[in-house]
Amino acid sequence: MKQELLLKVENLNKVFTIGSVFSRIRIRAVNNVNFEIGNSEIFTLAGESGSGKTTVAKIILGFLEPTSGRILYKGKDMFELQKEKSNNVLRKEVQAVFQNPFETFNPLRRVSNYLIETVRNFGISEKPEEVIESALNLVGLTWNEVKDKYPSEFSGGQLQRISIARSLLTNPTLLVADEPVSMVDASLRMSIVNLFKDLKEKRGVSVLYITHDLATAYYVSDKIAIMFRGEIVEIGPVEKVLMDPKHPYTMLLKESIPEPDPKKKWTKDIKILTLEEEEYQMKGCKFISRCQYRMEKCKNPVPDVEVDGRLVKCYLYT
Ligand SMILES: Nc1ncnc2c1ncn2[C@@H]1O[C@H](COP(=O)(O)OP(=O)(O)OP(=O)(O)O)[C@@H](O)[C@H]1O
Repeated sequence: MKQELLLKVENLNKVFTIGSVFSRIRIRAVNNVNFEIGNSEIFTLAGESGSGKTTVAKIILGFLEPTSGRILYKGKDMFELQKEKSNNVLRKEVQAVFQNPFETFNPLRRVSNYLIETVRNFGISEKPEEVIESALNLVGLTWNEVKDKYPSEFSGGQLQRISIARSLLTNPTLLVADEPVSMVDASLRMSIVNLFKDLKEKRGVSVLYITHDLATAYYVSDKIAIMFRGEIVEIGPVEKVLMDPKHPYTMLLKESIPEPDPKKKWTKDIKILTLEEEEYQMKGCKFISRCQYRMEKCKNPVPDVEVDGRLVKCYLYT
């Protein structure tokens, strides 16, 4: 059965200009990105730090404007919907789950205040405790366990569950979850991603799951896109892409799964930045300097090639 489309990202681009007046460089953090998310589907964006994943998420959530491109949500232009101040549809239906749940909640406010506030702000129910209880039950918690406590009284895993429960209060169709398990103990990561699976299966929720963690991505996703320096280098069903990777970067990523380090993101380490900048500036394949299969023609713009049920941006298959 053909799945109905929820989100369609078309030719998305975002260019950042960085550096001082005298040494300006342009980083195409999102470079002609295309993907689709169906209803009740978990779609993963994976790749090392600085590949543009968060920038894509920020654009979808309306926190950043794209340089060019279009996103259709249920067939309608998302940027037009975002501009309609009186239209609550996107604010209700597209919810974010962030990396660090401790940053989501003010340490001096009871967590329950956030939940009650969300119910009131969206006019969800006259009886907040009832809807909060059922949202908390979905993530394995109860109102009694949560109601009188401050953020510091929860573990990272529990707080991330509460943050997901909060996003469920508005009955969302799409959760945009940017590294939702990276601050959670490794032993509890599976319980968070299992939640996504449950929400997909029982409530038809779709998830854009952004991660470095290919193990949870494999377990939970239907489709996956591997990003490198702003581009999708391989995209397709998770089974095909991760079990039989075709792009040399996907192969490398599978062998050496990098751990995310939020502090590293804005590091001043010149070496990493130089390599990243150089790779971003490549006209052809951005992975060329690290690729064991590189050829002369890889210096030219690379086409997307269909190989065994997925798309690969690589001259090896032309
Ligand atoms: N506001 C900004 N101004 C300038 N450059 C930016 C900005 N945001 C991101 N970038 C640059 O864009 C590139 C992609 O960053 P992005 O955060 O989207 O990558 P990422 O794959 O999400 O990495 P991480 O896993 O560390 O979050 C990086 O080179 C980053 O330095």
